Amino acid sequence: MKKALTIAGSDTCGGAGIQADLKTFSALGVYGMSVITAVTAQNTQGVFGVLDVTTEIIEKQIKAIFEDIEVDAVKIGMVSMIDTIKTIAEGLKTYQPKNVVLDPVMISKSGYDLLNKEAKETLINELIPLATLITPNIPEAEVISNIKIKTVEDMEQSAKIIYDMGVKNVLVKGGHLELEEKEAIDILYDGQTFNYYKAPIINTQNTHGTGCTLSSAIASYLALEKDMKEAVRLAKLYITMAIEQAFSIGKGVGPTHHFFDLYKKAGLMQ
Ligand SMILES: Nc1ncnc2c1ncn2[C@@H]1O[C@H](COP(=O)(O)OP(=O)(O)O)[C@@H](O)[C@H]1O
Ligand SMILES: Cc1ncc(COP(=O)(O)O)c(N)n1
Repeated sequence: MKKALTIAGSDTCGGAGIQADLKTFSALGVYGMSVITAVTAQNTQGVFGVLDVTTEIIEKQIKAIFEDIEVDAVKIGMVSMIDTIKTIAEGLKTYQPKNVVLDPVMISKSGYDLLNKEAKETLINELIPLATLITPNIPEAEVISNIKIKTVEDMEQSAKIIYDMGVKNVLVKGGHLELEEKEAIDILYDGQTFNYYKAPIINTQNTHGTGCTLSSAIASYLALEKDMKEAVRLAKLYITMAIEQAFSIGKGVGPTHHFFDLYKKAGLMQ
């Protein structure tokens, strides 16, 4: 069985973070493991507190996994602090996992800063060069590439700037872009060509954890030895179905749905 590791924050309400990642790994037939960087208190309405896990324990979690188990893909989500990022970067340099999908989580859908403002530079300088793929949404791509993004051409320009920071592939996610065509378009750049992944915009408020789910689906398919373009294509189908099936829990932004049988029927699983 292929094995994937998520290095991310815990989301109490189970829609995003570690919980979304493990649900995705399981739904796609990959064995999931976790290194927890921070514990958040959050629900569908907001984030009410964050406890950062000490770097000592993060380092020990990483060591515990890699010294014992072969890891086929790593997904990195919420990393919170400068020292957290440095510890993860050291771990990646030591153990050199094959596939590293970096979701540069910055601000939650509810508007909470999940990455300390002063840690942005460290994320850019220390983690981007170690990643196989980075998956920024539009606001994250704007911060990293330092340009405004209003059109698909701007997304392409941003992807090129981020690629030049040393990452092997860039996927700029268009969920936050208002296009006339009413399409959710994501753009993959591998340094040579652009690939476009399109899906109809689904009219729902339940998009808690969409970015977490997409990046861990890509990590799952890379673990299953798909190439990057195919992994992104399959993961895009997965997130689109997971949003279509998303449901309301609580009073705010509900989670996506990881529905095993549905993916099996659609041939998205091994
Ligand atoms: N309403 C929607 N309908 C269909 N796809 C969506 C919708 N919102 C987001 N997506 C897709 O979900 C994935 C996550 O994107 P996005 O919401 O931009 O990321 P994040 O959760 O990091 O903000 C992308 O593939 C995006 O195109
Ligand atoms: C622990 C954790 N990690 C990531 C997100 C981002 O998810 P979203 O952008 O859907 O709020 C989150 N809310 N919580």
